[in-house]
Amino acid sequence: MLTISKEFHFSASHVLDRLPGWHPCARMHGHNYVVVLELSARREDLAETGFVRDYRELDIFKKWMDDTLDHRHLNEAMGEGLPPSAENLAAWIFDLWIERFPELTAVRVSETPKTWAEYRPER
Ligand SMILES: Nc1nc2c(c(=O)[nH]1)N=C([C@H](O)[C@H](O)COP(=O)(O)OP(=O)(O)OP(=O)(O)O)CN2
Ligand SMILES: [Zn+2]
Repeated sequence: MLTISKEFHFSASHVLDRLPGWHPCARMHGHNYVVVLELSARREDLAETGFVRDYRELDIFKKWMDDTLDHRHLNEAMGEGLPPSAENLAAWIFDLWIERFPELTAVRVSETPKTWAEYRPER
């Protein structure tokens, strides 16, 4: 398999309100999020261009992220009543974008420079 990835950034607040009250993340706070989309293709399925997909085609994801998530409160932006953990955010983004980018194989989300969550469903 050949794999490409591209990194995107946004800032947002959230409350992890299903954590116990003593947990700092049960209070409203914010992160400078990093999201990485990973797309994959078999070598024989590469486009004539030699690309899995042109990175520039991911500009539409950047626009969506800016419109939907940047400087928003994730508890509202994500809806559905799921806690906006890094894990749920990665899975939510994957589910929203797999139809538009069928080569999508994983979404990674970082809330801090030291932490990453990844959603990579089995194929
Ligand atoms: N498995 C998960 N654990 C935690 C998540 C998460 O989404 N998934 N989220 C948080 C907080 O929202 C936030 O990310 C804080 O994380 P933490 O590593 O505690 O950040 P700190 O900067 O406080 O960590 P230091 O170790 O002090 O640098 C918590 N857990
Ligand atoms: Zn947090």
